[in-house]
Amino acid sequence: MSLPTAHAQNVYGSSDHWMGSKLSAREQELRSIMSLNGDPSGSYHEVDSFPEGYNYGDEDEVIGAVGGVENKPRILLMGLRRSGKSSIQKVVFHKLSPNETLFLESTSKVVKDDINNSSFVQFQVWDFPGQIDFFDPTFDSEQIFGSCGSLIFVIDAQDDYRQALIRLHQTLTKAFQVNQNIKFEVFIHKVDGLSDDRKWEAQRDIQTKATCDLADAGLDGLLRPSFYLTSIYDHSIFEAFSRVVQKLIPQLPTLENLLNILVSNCGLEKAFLFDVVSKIYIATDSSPVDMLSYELCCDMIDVVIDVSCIYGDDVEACAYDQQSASIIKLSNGVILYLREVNRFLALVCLIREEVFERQGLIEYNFHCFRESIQQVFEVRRKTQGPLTSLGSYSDDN
Ligand SMILES: Nc1nc2c(ncn2[C@@H]2O[C@H](COP(=O)(O)OP(=O)(O)OP(=O)(O)O)[C@@H](O)[C@H]2O)c(=O)[nH]1
Repeated sequence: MSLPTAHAQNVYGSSDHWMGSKLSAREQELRSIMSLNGDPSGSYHEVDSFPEGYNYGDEDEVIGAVGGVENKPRILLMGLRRSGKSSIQKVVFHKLSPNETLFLESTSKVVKDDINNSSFVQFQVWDFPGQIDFFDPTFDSEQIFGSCGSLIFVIDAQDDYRQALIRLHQTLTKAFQVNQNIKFEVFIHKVDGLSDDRKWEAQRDIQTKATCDLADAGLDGLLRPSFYLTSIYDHSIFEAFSRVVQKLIPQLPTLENLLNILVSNCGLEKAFLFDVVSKIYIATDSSPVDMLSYELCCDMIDVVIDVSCIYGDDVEACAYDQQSASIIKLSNGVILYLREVNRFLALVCLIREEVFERQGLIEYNFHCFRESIQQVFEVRRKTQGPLTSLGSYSDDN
């Protein structure tokens, strides 16, 4: 699946040529990172080879050194019994088929899942039993909410959700008392069984009631949960989890800026930076995400990995490596383009066919992009030391 190798020399000219004329200071800064170590000629090694001196190193090097298990940022999954918490976790992170969740047993104690199986973003997902009692003396809220990054509250939209709303309010207020930095997320879940009208109605209703309850408690403006319509039977759960995880990535604005630059320089329709294992996108450019594009890109990752597993030369080798790249032409004149960024990340873009004729330019800019990503994490690692939570770094480094 690797792309043909080509030489970039003398094709692209100066790095100044990629940019539009009016650049903000921030863009200039990012673009100077993106230029190839200040080489204005744009000449560099083979397009399809890695930058000199580049290696994957160990996992910690790539993401900026992660602390021990207990130091990993926590995402809590809470909600009433049978709302779908364990199913979400198993489908997103353990590739369980949605139909198999029918056989999941009810969770009786907190299940801590360490998500670090070669995933770019490392964190823990804590799946709570539905019948949890905040007033139970054994429930240590300081310990549970204290170093939590995100709290996802799951509401079964197919059920009567009045009880869930009461529990949502209790959970949000309790967690907020302990930790005001938590990102609060509400998944209005199992919407696959609802018509479009009923989906929007459920969202409006739940959002209004939850916001009113918070206003009554004097917390409006202080505590602003985000609401998502989700289902394990389509890509909505991956999309929602992507947005939850993105909020915990301190480098997100930089990644988004780099993607914006890439999109504008190459004339791409859309670009996603994917965590290949989970198919969570950790960043995208600033144009709106439409579900169809996201689904196509997810499917493309599956196709590349599957083809690589089935037809790869070396059975021992990893299905996703430096050579992983793919171009798929769709019948509507759009091209899906996948390139490996590092061993956890892939860039997946949608490009119009006529734009793809300038493939050399795209290759060149992609190389700049890949180098910039490495530099972003390198800088973070050097300046801020080991990561103790996705949003903060330990002071003693
Ligand atoms: N239709 C539909 N059913 C779902 C969805 N997600 C989960 N379910 C079903 O909901 C039921 C309960 O799912 P669980 O994941 O066990 O729920 P839970 O919240 O972990 O339950 P407890 O462990 O008892 O707290 C299962 O039968 C799942 O198949 C969804 O998106 N759509």
